[in-house]
Amino acid sequence: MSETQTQKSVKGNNDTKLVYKTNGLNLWYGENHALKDIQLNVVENEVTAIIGPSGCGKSTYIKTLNRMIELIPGVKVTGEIVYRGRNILDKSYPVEELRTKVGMVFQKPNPFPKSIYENVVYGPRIHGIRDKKILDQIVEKSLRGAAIWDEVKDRLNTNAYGLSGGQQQRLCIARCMAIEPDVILMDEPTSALDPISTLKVEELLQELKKNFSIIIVTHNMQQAARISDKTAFFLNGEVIEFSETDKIFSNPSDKRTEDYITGRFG
Ligand SMILES: Nc1ncnc2c1ncn2[C@@H]1O[C@H](COP(=O)(O)OP(=O)(O)OP(=O)(O)O)[C@@H](O)[C@H]1O
Repeated sequence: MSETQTQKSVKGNNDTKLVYKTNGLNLWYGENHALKDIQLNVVENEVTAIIGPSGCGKSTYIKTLNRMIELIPGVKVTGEIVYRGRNILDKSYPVEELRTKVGMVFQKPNPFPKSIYENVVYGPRIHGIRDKKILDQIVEKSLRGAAIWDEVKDRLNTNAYGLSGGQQQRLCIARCMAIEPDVILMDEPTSALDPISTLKVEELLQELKKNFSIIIVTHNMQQAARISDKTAFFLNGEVIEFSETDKIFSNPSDKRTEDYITGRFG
């Protein structure tokens, strides 16, 4: 391989490793300037944690990454969010395509009032998969991937509402995985769960990141420290510090980060 080709392929690899590149992102809810000049890169197969006190813009930021934010009236957004090389804020970017690549898991488990099986096949069916054998395979693979298969394999046709909160959340993760997304966004996915279920979801994230890139909003700093590769500390709509998680928690560069992680405010 020539030197130029080598350089090209190395550059190509670097580019493909970058999932999101947020450039100068600003967002207003009416007059409220909720996100201020955000710069943030998300690398594939990593867990990126977003931490910060209540109202600092964590959920708002994560909702820009799948353009859920545009469902809220009166929102104005400027800047760029480049996902796999394309600016998703460009109106010509098809939002339906984005949603097949970027799944989301919410704070409260939100299964559909249907059977466990139907919850998982919901997305694949929308994408036109009808073959029962293939759907069965997707169900098993997704439930195994979400570490809940053994608990539910004998009751796939029972209502998802009969599961515990922690099981429902893992089912929602399975439902998200069934569409084989590239990225999973999680907005405080364990805040409604007991400690054992939380631990299960945290362990699961370490498995999931082998195949997906994960961006997680959490109020729980110990959780961010345990599970993430990179951490962004948000305050009043700004990214104060974004770095390797170990660095943020052991040797932060900014006094405000240090004050927050040591519990002096928030
Ligand atoms: N739908 C909305 N309409 C108007 N303002 C909003 C809306 N959602 C959030 N905001 C405002 O935007 C700012 C950031 O809110 P956001 O929910 O992103 O913060 P957060 O860091 O996720 O907070 P929390 O940790 O409490 O969930 C806050 O000032 C909030 O009041």
